[in-house]
Amino acid sequence: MIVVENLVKTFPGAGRSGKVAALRGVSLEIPDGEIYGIVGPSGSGKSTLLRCLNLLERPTSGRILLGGDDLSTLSGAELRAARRRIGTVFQQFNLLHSRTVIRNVEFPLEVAGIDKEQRRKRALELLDLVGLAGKGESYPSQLSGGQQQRVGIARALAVEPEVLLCDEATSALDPDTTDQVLDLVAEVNRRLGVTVVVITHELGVLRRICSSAARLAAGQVVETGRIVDLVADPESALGHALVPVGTDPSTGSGADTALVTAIGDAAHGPWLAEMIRAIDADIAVVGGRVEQVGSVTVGRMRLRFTAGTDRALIEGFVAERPYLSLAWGTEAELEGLTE
Ligand SMILES: Nc1ncnc2c1ncn2[C@@H]1O[C@H](COP(=O)(O)OP(=O)(O)OP(=O)(O)O)[C@@H](O)[C@H]1O
Repeated sequence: MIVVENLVKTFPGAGRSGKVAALRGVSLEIPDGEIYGIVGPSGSGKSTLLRCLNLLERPTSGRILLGGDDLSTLSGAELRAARRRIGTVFQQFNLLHSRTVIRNVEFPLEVAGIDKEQRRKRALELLDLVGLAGKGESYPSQLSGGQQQRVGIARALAVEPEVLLCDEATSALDPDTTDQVLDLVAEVNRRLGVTVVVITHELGVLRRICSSAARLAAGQVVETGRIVDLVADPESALGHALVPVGTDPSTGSGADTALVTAIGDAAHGPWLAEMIRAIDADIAVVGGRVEQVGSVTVGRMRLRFTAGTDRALIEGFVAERPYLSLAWGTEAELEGLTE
């Protein structure tokens, strides 16, 4: 389990106080084996949090516990040993171009003082795991972006870390390659049991592999939870962004429009027909979408009701069905996230 407790990081800067507060009391709990997404607009503190998590930056105050050990106060040899418990995958791959692929994967093992034979054995296993068996003697420049990122993942896993941090790891890749690399990350998580923390601005990354997420804004966590719960929560801005249906194009006011979300197999069911019969009113569908979020299907519709429709009747209908949730009005736009 990774526990982040009230993490604060301030930098010297041009603010009124002469300081920039990049993290202002961030607390998170990331259970072992999760794939945990961290999102937020530019400047919200994602990179600073990541650099605190991979021990490149020392927090101003607060703690980072990994398996109960406080990593935020270490220095010297202890700090170097702790860094091996966390592997990082970078947006721009950060491979050493003068080294072959296999020698890139071996690099952290060299630094850790592992002997040559063992290094080679481990690197070959890892190249096999990431689907690059036979590419060991190539140079990074001879590989595609997706293959280079596979090398980055193999290198990050070389010292058998407990945590894999992915820093916008698929932002430089095209959509198909992104999906393949994400599937690899999910497979690594399943097969090795490594906890994965993903910093991203891509909604597709959250939908495809993350089990939980936290949203940062201005250096603070503004919402957090399991992805399916966020999607089912009518109050969750991140949940809305994950399954967006747009605003009501006809009125704009949202006065009599509601957002209804159906989770699971029921998303394919006839709940709308049942609703129409139950409330005996006219309904216009002004937006709709069905998304796969992890292994769960989520259907969402924006419905406009005839003015004066009994809201209590509609809310009662929804309350009787645990797979449905409802929110009145329009949704807020969430900045900093893209498809
Ligand atoms: N080394 C630094 N010195 C001074 N200020 C910094 C430093 N690093 C980050 N900041 C400031 O801290 C705040 C958070 O920055 P950070 O890079 O963590 O955000 P981010 O969410 O990762 O943004 P982006 O998505 O654009 O990378 C910003 O106001 C930034 O200018």
